[in-house]
Amino acid sequence: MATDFKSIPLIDISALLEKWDDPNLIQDEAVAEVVRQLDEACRKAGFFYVKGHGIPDSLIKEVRDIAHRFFDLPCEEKLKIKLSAETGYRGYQHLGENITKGTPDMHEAIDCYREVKHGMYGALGEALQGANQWPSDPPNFKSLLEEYIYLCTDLSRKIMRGIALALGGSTVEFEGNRAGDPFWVLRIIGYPGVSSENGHDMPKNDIGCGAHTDYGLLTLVNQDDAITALQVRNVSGEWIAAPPIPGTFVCNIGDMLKILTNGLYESTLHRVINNNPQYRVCVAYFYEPNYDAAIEPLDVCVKKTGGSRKFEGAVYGKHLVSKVRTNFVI
Ligand SMILES: N=C(N)NCCCC[C@H](N)C(=O)O
Ligand SMILES: O=C(O)CCC(=O)C(=O)O
Ligand SMILES: [Fe+2]
Repeated sequence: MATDFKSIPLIDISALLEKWDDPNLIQDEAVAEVVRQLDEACRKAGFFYVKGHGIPDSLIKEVRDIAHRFFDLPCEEKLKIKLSAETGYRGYQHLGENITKGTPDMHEAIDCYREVKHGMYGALGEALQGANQWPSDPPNFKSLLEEYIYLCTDLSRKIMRGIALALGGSTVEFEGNRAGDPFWVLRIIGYPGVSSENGHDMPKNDIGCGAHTDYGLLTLVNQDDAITALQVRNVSGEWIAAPPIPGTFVCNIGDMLKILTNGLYESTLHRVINNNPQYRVCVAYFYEPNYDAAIEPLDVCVKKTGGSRKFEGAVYGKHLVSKVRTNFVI
């Protein structure tokens, strides 16, 4: 259950990463401490920062820099990779095109998903079928982002092992049919800053991204330094800032983990408001279940939460497609 947390905990996960594949993982004291902190953060906030994650700071920064360079390009250039239903909802969306609860978001973005080959998931896979659309400018965009996706996938798998232990499950609870072939999503997002024309500030509080929960298992947020814009809602309805902490990712749990844990962990509402003069970039990586995974509360979590199932099962791909279709009314 989310609480009235006032700040977001920071967890050093290096001990977990050192031993993640050790069969006696949980017997290691340092690992057990990481697992305890993950459990507390997921129960109380559904959000945490991670440090000691092993992804080089230089790469994390390069990814944001290249995103800035893309968003700086003229509109015609960016529209060469325009997202539509025909591209499997992959590609560039201009400002105001993504919709959250009926209101256009003040962001532009490139959306990428794990590739879906023709016929791969039958009718279930049709909406997202296709390959990603990468910009040809900047020229190394695709190779840099593919390297980044590879490292984020690897890191997320290891964090999910820690979360599996936190739930009292087996280390491979989120592998195999559940998330052994994760349907990852990458959103490269740009939020314009507040501009001042004629010395007067434009109206503030334009919503960069309206309040929402994420859809899958675990999100890794790589946000620009020195701009605070991401806000997380606590149980009392207060919006708690998640300021950038250099060298960390902001992590949060998604809707599928809420179902799997029978509500022990919640996918917490969050939103983005960029009230700063600078343009802000965020590269959000989403680690999700297998596209065709049937997600249901884990037995171990049902036992921990009073013995009855609180949620209907969901097929992840169906959940995703219903979200994507309402995000883009095109
Ligand atoms: N893949 C993820 N989680 N994307 C999050 C986007 C959130 C905003 C979207 N318009 C919505 O209403 O969900
Ligand atoms: O820009 C951010 O910090 C977070 C973006 C986000 O919540 C999302 O894309 O799901
Ligand atoms: Fe989000």
